[in-house]
Amino acid sequence: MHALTHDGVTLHILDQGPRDGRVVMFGNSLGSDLRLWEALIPHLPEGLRLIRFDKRGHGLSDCPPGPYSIEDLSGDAAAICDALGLRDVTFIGLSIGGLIGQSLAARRPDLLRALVLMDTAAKIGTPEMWNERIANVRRDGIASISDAILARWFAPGFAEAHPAEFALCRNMLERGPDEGYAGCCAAIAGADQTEATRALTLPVMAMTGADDASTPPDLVRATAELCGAAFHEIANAGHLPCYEQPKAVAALLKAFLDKT
Ligand SMILES: O=C(O)CC1=CCC(=O)O1
Repeated sequence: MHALTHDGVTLHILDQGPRDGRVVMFGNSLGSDLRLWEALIPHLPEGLRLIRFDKRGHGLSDCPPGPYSIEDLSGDAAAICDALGLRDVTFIGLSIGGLIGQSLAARRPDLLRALVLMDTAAKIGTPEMWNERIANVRRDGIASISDAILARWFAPGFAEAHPAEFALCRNMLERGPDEGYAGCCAAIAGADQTEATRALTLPVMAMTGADDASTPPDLVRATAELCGAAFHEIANAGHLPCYEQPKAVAALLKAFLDKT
């Protein structure tokens, strides 16, 4: 386990694989931590250096008082790259992790070689929607809205077919600090990467679950078109295809890594 203190916030980092391997870094979604990628990792090509981290307010990382901005979060990711001496990074960002990736690519192009946008967009939802969610979480806690969140995370039938995996995801979501969740909701509310993403010149690939109700295929396709990225829809997956369809996601990633 590695830790880095940046901007007064201690971040939890997992650095796996050969030091001289191609660097692939993962950005997790709202309400999830670095364990989210566990199912995907065995399907990835060998020899990669895999960097995972818990964004502030999630997992084992510190939870400073919110609100956070997307620049705070991409600044944390950049600090990890600088501290570990990472360059030529392929960043794979899921949902808010994809907003972090877009912000990182725009602000620190020297760090990245390629970008994967997974179930994400240049702008997700509206400030009103996120402010309502923040108010609910601050008043009643994440567990008061977790049923609705989990319904968007998975394709219909997943919870019934995989009750144990579904229960673990509920635990991961509900056991995170309300403050960290609300802080990241504020970051999403304030993020509009449209112009920055239109200006990106690095190779980008986008994908989303066909049943994603949070960032539906049309929204993700529109973001892919901004930066000339190939777009893929993953069957039988909701908002977390890396968890629900890890083999299909790994196949797309392998083809992209081979090309870039
Ligand atoms: O909670 C959701 O609706 C899904 C989601 C939106 C942004 C993110 O990171 O997750």
